[in-house]
Amino acid sequence: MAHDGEWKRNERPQFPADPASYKILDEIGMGVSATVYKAVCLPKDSAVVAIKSIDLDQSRADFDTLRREAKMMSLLSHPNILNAHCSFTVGRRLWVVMPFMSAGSLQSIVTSSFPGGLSEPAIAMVLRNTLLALSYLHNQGHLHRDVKAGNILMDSNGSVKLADFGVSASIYESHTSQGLSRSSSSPLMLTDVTGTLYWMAPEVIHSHRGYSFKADIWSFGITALELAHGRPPLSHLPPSKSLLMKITKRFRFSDYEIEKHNDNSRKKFSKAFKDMVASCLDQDPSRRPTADKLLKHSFFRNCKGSEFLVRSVLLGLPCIEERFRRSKASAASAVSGGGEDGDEVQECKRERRISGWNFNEDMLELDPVFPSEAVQLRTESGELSCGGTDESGSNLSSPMAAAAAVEGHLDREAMVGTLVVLRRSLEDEIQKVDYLIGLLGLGFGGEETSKREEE
Ligand SMILES: Nc1ncnc2c1ncn2[C@@H]1O[C@H](COP(=O)(O)OP(=O)(O)OP(=O)(O)O)[C@@H](O)[C@H]1O
Repeated sequence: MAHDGEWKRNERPQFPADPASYKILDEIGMGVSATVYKAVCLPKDSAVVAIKSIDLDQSRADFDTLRREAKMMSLLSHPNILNAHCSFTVGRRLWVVMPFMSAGSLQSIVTSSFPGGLSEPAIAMVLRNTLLALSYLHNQGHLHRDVKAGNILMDSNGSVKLADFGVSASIYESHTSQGLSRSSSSPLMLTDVTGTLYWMAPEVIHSHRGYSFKADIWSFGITALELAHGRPPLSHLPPSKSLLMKITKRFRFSDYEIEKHNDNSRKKFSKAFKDMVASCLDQDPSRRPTADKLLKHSFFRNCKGSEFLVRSVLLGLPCIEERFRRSKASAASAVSGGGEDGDEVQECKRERRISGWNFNEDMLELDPVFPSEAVQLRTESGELSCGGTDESGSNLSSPMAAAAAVEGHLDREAMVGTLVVLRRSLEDEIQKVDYLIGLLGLGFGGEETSKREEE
């Protein structure tokens, strides 16, 4: 087994970067490309640690990105941010050794013990701590890019930390010209699509336009709903459809309320909570508040101390090893179809849906769409559409809807007809934009125009 000496030197020195120094005790979590273990560090008096073992062949971030983020994170220091002790490679896996947060993630807590969601005072406490971490990160020029309950960890004393910086990025770094672009509203904007779909801001999905700190604020708003309802909005839909809804229907807090109403399980929330969430879920990133501003929101005014979280959330909670064993067992029975308890199977499917899907551009093209779903994409006139236009007025949804229909094996001839109509409407849009550019006297050179058309 090989380990990476150079990496070792750049990180906190007190924990050995050597797999032989650790004894694995139990499996406590599983993400898309990683398994998390409870372990002890033998030369450190068997101090308990968590080890996240990331499969480098499956990870959405490449090795260099992970290494860069680890270096970057080792420079950050905040009580609400979980820093790794050290990280090193073990064969084709990256081991990230971190403090053991004995209550695990909020996602695991909510799924196992609060399927209907946490109380508002508990949500406020968790979110306030998360905001403190985000405010620090943003002020240091970093985006987290994967804010969700699965990445908010809690310790037995009720302390809350934001973790998992596998896809975080520095807005000030200039190393990835590919992932950064300039725009008029902000000097540097990120353009690579990363994060987890249900929590992803619309502008991240439209990544060619660029996004910045406010993308974390959107995910923060989704996380608030996740803590309040036990799952993120739209997670009952297949990912492809959630994506379509988000970029075409301009998903708002009220949509979620309607969705819950239809479920006959509507939960009452305070005006302050609704207002706070709605401000985070503004489609226009510039209208979303900053983390600093959100901290001053009335929802966070009377936050209780961490003892409150211990009493109201952690008391009676099964240990993390036990919770993981149970969720694994119910996942296995759901897969084999042998589960006897229908609710448990549903719960397990839900869990897998939430934590088991990461968005990337390939997936957008390849995600299987079920025939019934594709049919729903048709309007009454028979054309493929999901509500039409995005902020810029261009019909971005339709090519995806078309792709979805192809996946759903709809009538190919009808599809070709639809695609021809679509093409024509795109040409119209280009003409309109060119006309406006001409009117405003902002003529581009030929090369520039064709580049824009291509985009
Ligand atoms: N430092 C830690 N201490 C205790 N438990 C942890 C720690 N890190 C992770 N876990 C547990 O392991 C689970 C899986 O974590 P992981 O970061 O791999 O996945 P995720 O964030 O849920 O999914 P994704 O792969 O999409 O990031 C978490 O939900 C949490 O319960």
